[in-house]
Amino acid sequence: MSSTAGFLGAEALLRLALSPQTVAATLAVVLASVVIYLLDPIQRWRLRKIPGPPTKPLLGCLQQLRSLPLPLFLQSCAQTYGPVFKVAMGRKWVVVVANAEMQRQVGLKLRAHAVLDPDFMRGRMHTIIESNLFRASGETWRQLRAAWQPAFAPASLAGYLPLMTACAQQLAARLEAKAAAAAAAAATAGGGSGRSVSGGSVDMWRELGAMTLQVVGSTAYGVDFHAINEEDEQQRDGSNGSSSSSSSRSGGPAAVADDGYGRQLAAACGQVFRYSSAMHGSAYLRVAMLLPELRPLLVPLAHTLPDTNFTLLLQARGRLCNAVFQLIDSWKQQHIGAKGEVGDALHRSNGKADAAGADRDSAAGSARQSSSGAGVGGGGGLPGVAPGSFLDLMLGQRRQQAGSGRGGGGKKADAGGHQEHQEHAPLTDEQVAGQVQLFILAGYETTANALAFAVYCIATHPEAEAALLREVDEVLGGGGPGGGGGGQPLRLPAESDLPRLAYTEAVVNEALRLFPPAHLTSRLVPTTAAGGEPLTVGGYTIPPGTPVFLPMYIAHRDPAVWPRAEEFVPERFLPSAGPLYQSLQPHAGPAAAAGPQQQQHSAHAPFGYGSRMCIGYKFALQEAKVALATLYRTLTFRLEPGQQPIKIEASATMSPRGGLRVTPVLRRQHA
Ligand code: HEM
Repeated sequence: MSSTAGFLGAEALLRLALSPQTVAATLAVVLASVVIYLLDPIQRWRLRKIPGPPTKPLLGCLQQLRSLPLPLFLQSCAQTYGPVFKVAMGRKWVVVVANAEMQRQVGLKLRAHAVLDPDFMRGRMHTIIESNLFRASGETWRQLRAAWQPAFAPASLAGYLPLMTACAQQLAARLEAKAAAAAAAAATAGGGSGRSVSGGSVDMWRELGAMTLQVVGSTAYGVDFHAINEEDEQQRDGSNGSSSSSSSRSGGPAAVADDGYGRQLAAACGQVFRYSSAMHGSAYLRVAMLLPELRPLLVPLAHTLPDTNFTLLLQARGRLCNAVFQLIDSWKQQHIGAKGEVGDALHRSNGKADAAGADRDSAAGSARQSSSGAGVGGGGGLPGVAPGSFLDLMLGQRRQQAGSGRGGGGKKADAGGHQEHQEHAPLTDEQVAGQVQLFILAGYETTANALAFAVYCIATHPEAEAALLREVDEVLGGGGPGGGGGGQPLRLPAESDLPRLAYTEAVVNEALRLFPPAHLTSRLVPTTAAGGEPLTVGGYTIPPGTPVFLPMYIAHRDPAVWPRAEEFVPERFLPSAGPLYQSLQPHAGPAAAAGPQQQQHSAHAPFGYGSRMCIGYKFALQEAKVALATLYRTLTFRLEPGQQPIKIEASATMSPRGGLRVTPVLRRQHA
């Protein structure tokens, strides 16, 4: 009886559900939802008072970005809509603050980055990515920032110098060989009688990228990446870099290297960079950019039915992940012993993240097993972690914290230069792995782009080139044909030379002004749940939860701040030019109240602002200076036809579009 009644009830319900009225109502609701979804009226309403360019449903401003790189698009918007405007990146609304002083204020006030590109990994790899310094906020950020500090202490920076110099010298030697071979070929053909000899053309951006990857990769992991020669072999025979290198070893932290191992890591890094980008990456990444709400569906789908590019990304990430855990294990065995007291404390500190990463990716999960039993030097070919490398410093600091049975005793992160003492919990293995990978991610392309733009600026400004060569010759000697240095033998830059390379540093700073590789940084107005309140800037109110872009590219070219804003004038950064040169740290007071030089100084922000300022800026400046001085000791670079004016492209970083083709010209042979 009751089942008959139930059946009749279900039938009536079904009839009602299929009635034309219900179907029409459902369709109307679905249609309204789609329209609401596409037009995003709530966010539009919240930002209604802020001006901005026209947008398309779903695409936002992405169509305009097909014809104009992001920095130039934002610059043109600033000219039309003023210093504060809104743009839609797909379905994500962002407020852009384009004025230098306003940028500085927002950069100092807000302390979390707006992360617009959620990662696609799962399990342990996801834990690793999400635990990096750039993505962190609040107390976790303070803990991580404190853990990074020792890597940029003066002693650590001095320790990296031999590796930086060796890598730059390796690149210089490679380019010299190319120039010499081309000159010999030209002489054979009867045309090589000039004073300086030029070589075949090279993509200097790629060459510098190989060098910076070798520097940051080797420093981060503590094994030699051999990226410079990796690049060579890839170009020569299209291999994945499995053949051995004939080059000299780099010095410094990476001296205990294993050739094949580092080579594979360099290749994996290259693949991660390539396949994480919207342009070369998986189709799933592109769909997620347009429809971020679908991400919870797309992530499992991508892992279940990966396309080729996603498979390659997973494999490369897995290799890097395996490597870092192998190296951590290797380090523990070297310094602690598998069952030592401190070792136990470290394992305990890892418990939390292990639980968080219970659903592990198999590639990463197998890392422990494959590395178990790898002793110092790794048993089956696994190299040990080089002393003084980033990984070594992080693990050493963690060991001290765990050994003292407390949360460590780092100074509070450099938020506003405070020096208060703060205790932090030791990092987990996953957190250490996250920082090591970020070190490469943050330091490789940025510095390569900075150097490529510097080479372009030097090649297009003969007076600046002459001043640079004069300084390099004076400081590094070399009295051969065409060289200065009072007849001193040519040598590589040492630590004591760095303060004397003032013009070289000014060249780097001016190139960073005109072409900041990090063309913008971001902040998130904290949500109300996180205790946030609306941000007021330039007379506009920006609601909690809104991402804010701070495009340094625009501030760096503001004619109201910079005399001859579009010109390359390194002299403005010389010590004799006043306080501009003193430090890259932002100063405390409002810049507008200071003189024009102070205003310029605060407007020069290639490394960002305040407590979230780039933690690696001293590393980057040292590397760039050493690289330029070492390369220009023996070489100059002529632009190939069609390279001027330079075209830029921008995603996470800004780079020369299509690379930078130059011809290396030998100034002289090595002494
Ligand atoms: C020319 C080279 C570089 C440029 C132009 C650059 C630029 C930047 C910028 C603009 C930021 C964001 C700052 C902010 O939001 O206020 C940043 C953050 C960061 N950079 Fe760099 N960077 C460079 C090299 C490096 C290097 C070599 C490393 C490490 C070895 C590094 C590590 C980081 C890290 C970890 C962060 C996040 C800091 C935090 O959120 O607390 N960067 N960088």
